[in-house]
Amino acid sequence: MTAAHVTLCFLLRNGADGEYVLLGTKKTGFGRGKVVGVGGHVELGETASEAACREVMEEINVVVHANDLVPAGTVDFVFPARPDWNMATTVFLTRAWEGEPSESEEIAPAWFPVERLPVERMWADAEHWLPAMISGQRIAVRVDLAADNENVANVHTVAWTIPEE
Ligand SMILES: Nc1[nH]c(=O)nc2c1ncn2[C@H]1C[C@H](O)[C@@H](COP(=O)(O)OP(=O)(O)OP(=O)(O)O)O1
Repeated sequence: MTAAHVTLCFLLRNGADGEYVLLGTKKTGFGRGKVVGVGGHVELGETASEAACREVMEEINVVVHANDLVPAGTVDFVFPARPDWNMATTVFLTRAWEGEPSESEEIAPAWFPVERLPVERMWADAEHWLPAMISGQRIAVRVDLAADNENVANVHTVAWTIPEE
């Protein structure tokens, strides 16, 4: 699969009534209007964790240190009808950051209870991999989108071995 390398970084915090994850409404570009994770393209010369730290700063204005990132696995998004949209995603979780998440030109962040993710406003595939990763499973996932580039045709999940960066 030819694919752009991207990252996603999910901030997690404990609330009085359970665990919360930071997602955001995408205001521009790919996935505009959907509730998505914070992240974006890995630039030339960057590691995935460097890109994750840069993206959280650019998109929600908080500082995350690379050594506070917890690798959660990978998701390959395969768009058979639009192969130029294929993405190979390295996913991180973190419970440590500096500053308060705030809105940028790209994303309007909000906290959601892990038990009640806004799946109807997310990519249809998200419920197949995000809860598992948040719960601490380290997995490698391949999502095949349907011909409409929205619905899920197939999801394949295997346990993940951490690669060296
Ligand atoms: N099927 C899918 N389900 C999902 O939950 N997230 C997806 C997805 N396909 C792509 N993504 C995510 C991965 C990646 O973090 C993001 C796309 O990257 P970007 O937000 O960086 O794209 P943009 O083109 O908006 O911005 P730039 O990279 O800044 O040009 O969408």
